[in-house]
Amino acid sequence: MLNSIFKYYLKERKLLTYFLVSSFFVTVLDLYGPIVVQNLIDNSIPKKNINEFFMFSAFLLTLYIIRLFLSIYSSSRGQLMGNRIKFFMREDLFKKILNQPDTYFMKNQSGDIISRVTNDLENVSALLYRGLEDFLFSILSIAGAMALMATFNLKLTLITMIPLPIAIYFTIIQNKKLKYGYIEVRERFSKLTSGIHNSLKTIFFIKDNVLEKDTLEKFSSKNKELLSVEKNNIFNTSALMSGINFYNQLTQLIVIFIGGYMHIKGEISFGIIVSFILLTNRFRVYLLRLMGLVDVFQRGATGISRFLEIMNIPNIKDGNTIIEKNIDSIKVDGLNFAFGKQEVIKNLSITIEKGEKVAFVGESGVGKTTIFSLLKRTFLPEENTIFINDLCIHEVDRESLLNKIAIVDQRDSLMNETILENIKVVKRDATKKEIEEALELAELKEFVESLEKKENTKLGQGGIELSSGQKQRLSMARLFLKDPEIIFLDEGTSALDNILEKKIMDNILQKFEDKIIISIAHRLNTLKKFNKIVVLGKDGIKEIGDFQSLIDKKGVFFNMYKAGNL
Ligand SMILES: Nc1ncnc2c1ncn2[C@@H]1O[C@H](COP(=O)(O)OP(=O)(O)OP(=O)(O)O)[C@@H](O)[C@H]1O
Repeated sequence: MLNSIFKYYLKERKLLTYFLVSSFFVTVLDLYGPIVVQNLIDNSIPKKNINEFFMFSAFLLTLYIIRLFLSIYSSSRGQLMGNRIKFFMREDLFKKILNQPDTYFMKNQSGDIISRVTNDLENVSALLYRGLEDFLFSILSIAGAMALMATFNLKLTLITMIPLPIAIYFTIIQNKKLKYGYIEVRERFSKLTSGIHNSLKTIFFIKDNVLEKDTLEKFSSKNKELLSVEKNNIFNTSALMSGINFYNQLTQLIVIFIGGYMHIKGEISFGIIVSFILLTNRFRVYLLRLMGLVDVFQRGATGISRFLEIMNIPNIKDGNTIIEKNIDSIKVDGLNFAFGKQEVIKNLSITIEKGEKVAFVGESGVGKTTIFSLLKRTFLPEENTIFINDLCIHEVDRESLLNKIAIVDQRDSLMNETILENIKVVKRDATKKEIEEALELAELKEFVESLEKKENTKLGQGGIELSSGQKQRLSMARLFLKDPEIIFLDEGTSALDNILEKKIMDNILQKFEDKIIISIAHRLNTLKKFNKIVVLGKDGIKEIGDFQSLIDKKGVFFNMYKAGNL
């Protein structure tokens, strides 16, 4: 685990060095200050030497000013290092997430993925910068302060340290309690966040069904749970903070009482007492910082392990053969596929040649979309049963295959960008003419022309909302622009009226006359010009043939068609 993180520190070694060296000098100056104070009080003041007095004071002021600038420098280097590490981790993580298979996004909630890329990495960055600083320099400061005090007076140092073991023991015990408390707070917090995410995902359904009250109740119950675990932490946090302050006061009292006694007895100077007070005060500051580390460490370690959880997922098994030429055939030979124990596709065999138009029909849940997923390599069958240009799909390079496929389905695929950006996303170098042609074939040209900013009109937030039919036509425009080898239509025209649907289907059939078109459609009327219609049942293919032959057969397809036209 540390190795993977060390790599990021190594990348930022320059900033890390500046940060560590400058922080070291800040700590040294913090410790040096009390020595100067002791000299000032013990030498310059009693001697009534005004020159020396001013010189020491000016020196002290210079030290403080140097410390000020050094501390600004060290904290800005540290922060920059933390931010840069966060930046690179975020880049690596998002790249890895984008390369996950579809199944990853089916299994993981987007709220959780978002928090891994945002919150988690904030915490990691805090650990790698603040955590490192607090850990190293708190220990160095405390050890340095003790060593310095020992050189001033060993006896007073040892007496002053008497309450320290108790303070450390108390801090450890309280921190343990807080550690579990923080874990609980984080768990409740993430439940609350995913609850909000779920509500927003279904907000229109909630509003249409007047479920606001119900939704608020669910939210409130999670919110209350969070408050109740936060409440448990309040006592422990307050006890710890107050305990440390008490320790500090006790130590100062010991310094004043025992130090004062020793001063009266002539064992130590007055300046040593003041330096002891200044140095023990640093204990308080650094103990508090060490205490804060527990949370920083907890959050950061969780962030790191959640980061590595994704980074360590093995890369998708990709094929090695890039499909360069046109796609001449798709062959499915005895395909079986199951989701876990649920068998979905059973013994499916079909060959689709270049230029053929094939449709899969059948009752809901019979596996039509799953066939698409298998043909586009989202899922891989266990056996060698799918062949693209006679090449087993396991061996096919995924990117080269998907570059030759265009899909229009019912999933929301529009981005909050302009119409132009939304279309061009499939072909960055598309010319104006190509875009116009795509809009025209998708029967969208007139609509776009009617908009004030035409194709530069922004969609979504801050722009216009499209109707579901317009959204589907925009996806169609992408299809026409991409000019693929294989076209998948999964209910791709379902949001269009009959006239538009016919027009666009005709455009598709004409434009992609020599390409493979595979469609899933519930409106069977749209399949009249298809070469093969495959009627799927639970145990595989029930019927196969062109539209007319299946109607003439008066079998399953005929009954489906009749039912649809009643
Ligand atoms: N990612 C998945 N994980 C587990 N099961 C799945 C997954 N995707 C689909 N299924 C299951 O596989 C079966 C077939 O689903 P599929 O979406 O292929 O059906 P379909 O024929 O396209 O249905 P519809 O006409 O309703 O869209 C269903 O029982 C579904 O629950």
